[in-house]
Amino acid sequence: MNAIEVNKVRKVYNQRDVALDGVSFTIKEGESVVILGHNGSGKSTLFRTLTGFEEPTEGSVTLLGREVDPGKRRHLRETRKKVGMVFQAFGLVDNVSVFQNVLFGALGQVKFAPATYSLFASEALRTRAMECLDRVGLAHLSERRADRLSGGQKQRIAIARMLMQDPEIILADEPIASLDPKAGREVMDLLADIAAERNITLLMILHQIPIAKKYADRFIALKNGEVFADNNVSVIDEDFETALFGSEGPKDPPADEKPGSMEQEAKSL
Ligand SMILES: Nc1ncnc2c1ncn2[C@@H]1O[C@H](COP(=O)(O)OP(=O)(O)OP(=O)(O)O)[C@@H](O)[C@H]1O
Repeated sequence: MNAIEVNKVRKVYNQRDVALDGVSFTIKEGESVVILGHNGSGKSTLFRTLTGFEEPTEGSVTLLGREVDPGKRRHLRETRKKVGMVFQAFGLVDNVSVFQNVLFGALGQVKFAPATYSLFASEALRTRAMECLDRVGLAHLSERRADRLSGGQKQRIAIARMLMQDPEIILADEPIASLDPKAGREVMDLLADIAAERNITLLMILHQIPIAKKYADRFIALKNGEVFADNNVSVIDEDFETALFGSEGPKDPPADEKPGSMEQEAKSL
């Protein structure tokens, strides 16, 4: 089955800025795919379109067999429950414990108001939160405040939180851009292992070509809002990199310089 179907998606901002121009691809269940592209090529817009934070001007997106339609909020919520998101800036709630942050991952599945949620979470959810923490190797930090962690630990906690959703798809938007190389490798190993052991479809935006080649089977390269290439990562060589990025190579902008970050929008859900 296809986990993700993107069909001739065009996205035009302000009736003149074309961010995506006829993008089509399908991703099979369990595939591991990286999106590459220079700054402004449309990667973030594509991610926001996949999750219904942005409505395509033309074309359609289907996740797990359901069409993503921002107009149908309940339908969209159901689809999003199965889509785990990982962000460059982690998206944790700083002033509460690691354990509470992980519990928040199941918010979409319970009926309590958020303010009282962690007090009244069921024993089953609490047990699951500890299992998710254990899976990322950080159960011993469960009581620590989230802002007293290293970047790598924060990202692993964000992954534990996402596991509470029992996701079928993971969308990772530059998951290691804020991390040092060692922490970055640990996070990538964790994401790849979790995706493989649970047959989760993994779609990542990455800027580092060697990391993309190591952790993805396939890449989709965007250039000026169009699919420039869609192939096995083994075909990426220096000539290809120059054709895609120009001679200066990929650049990685600070998160706060990006328009309409998906993380900000996800927080407002
Ligand atoms: N909310 C918005 N309003 C207007 N234009 C936008 C908006 N979001 C993105 N754009 C424009 O759409 C194009 C694609 O932007 P997008 O952020 O999707 O690219 P990107 O590949 O993610 O870039 P980066 O690598 O810098 O994050 C750019 O020209 C950008 O300026």
